[in-house]
Amino acid sequence: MQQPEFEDNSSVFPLQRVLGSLSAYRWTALGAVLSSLLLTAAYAITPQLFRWAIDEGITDNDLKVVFYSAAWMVVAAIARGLFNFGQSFWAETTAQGVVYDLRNQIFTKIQNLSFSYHDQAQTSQLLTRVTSDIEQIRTFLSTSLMQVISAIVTLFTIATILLIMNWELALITLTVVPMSAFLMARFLQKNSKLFGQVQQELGNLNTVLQENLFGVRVVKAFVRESAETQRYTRLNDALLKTNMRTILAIRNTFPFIFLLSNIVSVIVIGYGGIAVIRDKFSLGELVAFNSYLLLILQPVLLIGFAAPAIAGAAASAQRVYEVVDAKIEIRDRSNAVPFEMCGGRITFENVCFRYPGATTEALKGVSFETKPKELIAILGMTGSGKSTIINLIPRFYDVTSGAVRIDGRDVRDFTLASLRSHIGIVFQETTLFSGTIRENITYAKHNATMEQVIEVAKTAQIHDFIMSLPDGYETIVGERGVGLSGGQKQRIAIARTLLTDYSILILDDSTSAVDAKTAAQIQEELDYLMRQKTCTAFVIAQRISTVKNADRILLMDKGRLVAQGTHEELMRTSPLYGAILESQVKQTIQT
Ligand SMILES: Nc1ncnc2c1ncn2[C@@H]1O[C@H](COP(=O)(O)OP(=O)(O)OP(=O)(O)O)[C@@H](O)[C@H]1O
Repeated sequence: MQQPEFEDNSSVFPLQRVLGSLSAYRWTALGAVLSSLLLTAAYAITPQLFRWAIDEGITDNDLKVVFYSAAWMVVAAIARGLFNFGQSFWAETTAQGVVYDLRNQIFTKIQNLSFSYHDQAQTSQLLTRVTSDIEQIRTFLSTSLMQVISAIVTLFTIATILLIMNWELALITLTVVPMSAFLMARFLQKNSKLFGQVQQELGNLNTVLQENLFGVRVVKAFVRESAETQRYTRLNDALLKTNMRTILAIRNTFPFIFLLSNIVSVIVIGYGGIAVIRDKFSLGELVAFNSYLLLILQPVLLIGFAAPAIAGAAASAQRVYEVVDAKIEIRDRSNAVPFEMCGGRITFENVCFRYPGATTEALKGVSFETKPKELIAILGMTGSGKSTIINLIPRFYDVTSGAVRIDGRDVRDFTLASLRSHIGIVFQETTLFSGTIRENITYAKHNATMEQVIEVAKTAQIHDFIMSLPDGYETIVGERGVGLSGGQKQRIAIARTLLTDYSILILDDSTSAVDAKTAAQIQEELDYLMRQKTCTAFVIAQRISTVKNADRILLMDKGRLVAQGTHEELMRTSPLYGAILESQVKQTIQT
């Protein structure tokens, strides 16, 4: 039975999930909130010190009170500095912790997502999510969230003090709060989509950038520099426009809030001034009240400034959790067993397969069975389904119907890790990682000895070339193996696979970039190795020599297995085989 899929939480308010992840950092988060409370207290006490200095010091000509209040003001200022530091330090520590976990979580998820997800997801969109979106979440936690918390605490503290000091004036002052809050809520409601759009367009821009970085040679070869620049500029324009729309939305809202606060300030000075003249209010109280007025506007403004960042973070969190919650199509069944021994009987039982999102089937009712130690070549025109066949053995995709079995057992019954670690596969496209050649060869077997590395490099016909490099096996290759020819990269990839503990070997057109003579040498070595070590080997090859050597050839045509047999058998029975071979002979003569 298939394990239940991940619970789809994407509908849950994404920021709520971000807040939920704070529980792992509760102590640092508590430190930040406590610092924020103390900071508010240090702010709230300062106007009272002013009132004391004016009413009991200056008015009563008491220098001692003036001196003491000044001294306490210095203490309050130092305390504000300390608590401010504490608040930002703890908030940043918490935020860094949360995004550290999130980054790891999303990376692990990307590692575990099936091929079908990666077929459809754009690499640059994923990159934007791991970098820019996560950064938005960090800013939300370290800055915006703290701004909102300290704003709320300040608002309640100051409102209480104002109400105690003069409730009438306090009520006038406090009207600014709901009015500003209304403006802010309207702003957020209207513009939340806009912030998501900014991130989406940033991702689009990164797509073009990434394609151009990877494909720089193609761009230059086809003299498409200016066309690519135009494409990038068009997307850059779109991003600029959306960014300007966000800025405009912010600018449209904030002047109203500032206007409101100025009006209230004027009312306080007017109303309070009259009260002082009529002796209903002391001068110190008016000064303190006015200072509090500035303090009470601060929270509203803080929430205002935090609002766009919160809207942006909500959109970012949504995008990040979309990846975290993405369905893993291919995973272990609950009762999966480890794959231990390979007898060599691989069976395709009426296999049909359709790629996710595709309209036609890539494989249609394919059935065959291999014998132990058999070398199987798969041949067919381009797009006939050769790679698809071998993709189903390590479960890069699962069959749409039918079954793939190893020694009679459905591949879906095995744990993925054990199944894949027994299958050595060399892909059509070679990917090397940044690091030394030795590190690349030992990618899946770090503890391999240098003798083992040299042995596989010799089999892959790359040892002599490596030794001719000044740093030998310690030569550093670029992130995509730049600096090596296509054939050299392919041979390093073959060595990398040969070093693993495979028992089924799959070579997907993996000597296509190697010259015919070297390919024949590799093939000779591999034939020997396959018959010794592997239980079954599959080779997708265009070269006649490889095909001739195979024990059996599977001939594919438009997703169907149309013929199978040895070279001689197929020469006799299959016109398609003859035609493919003929075209290859022509190709070989031409090259
Ligand atoms: N990831 C994918 N998503 C959708 N369709 C795919 C995908 N990969 C391959 N296909 C389609 O499935 C069919 C078989 O593709 P496959 O890669 O197996 O052919 P192939 O015989 O290995 O071709 P080639 O010799 O060119 O490598 C093709 O029509 C192809 O367009």
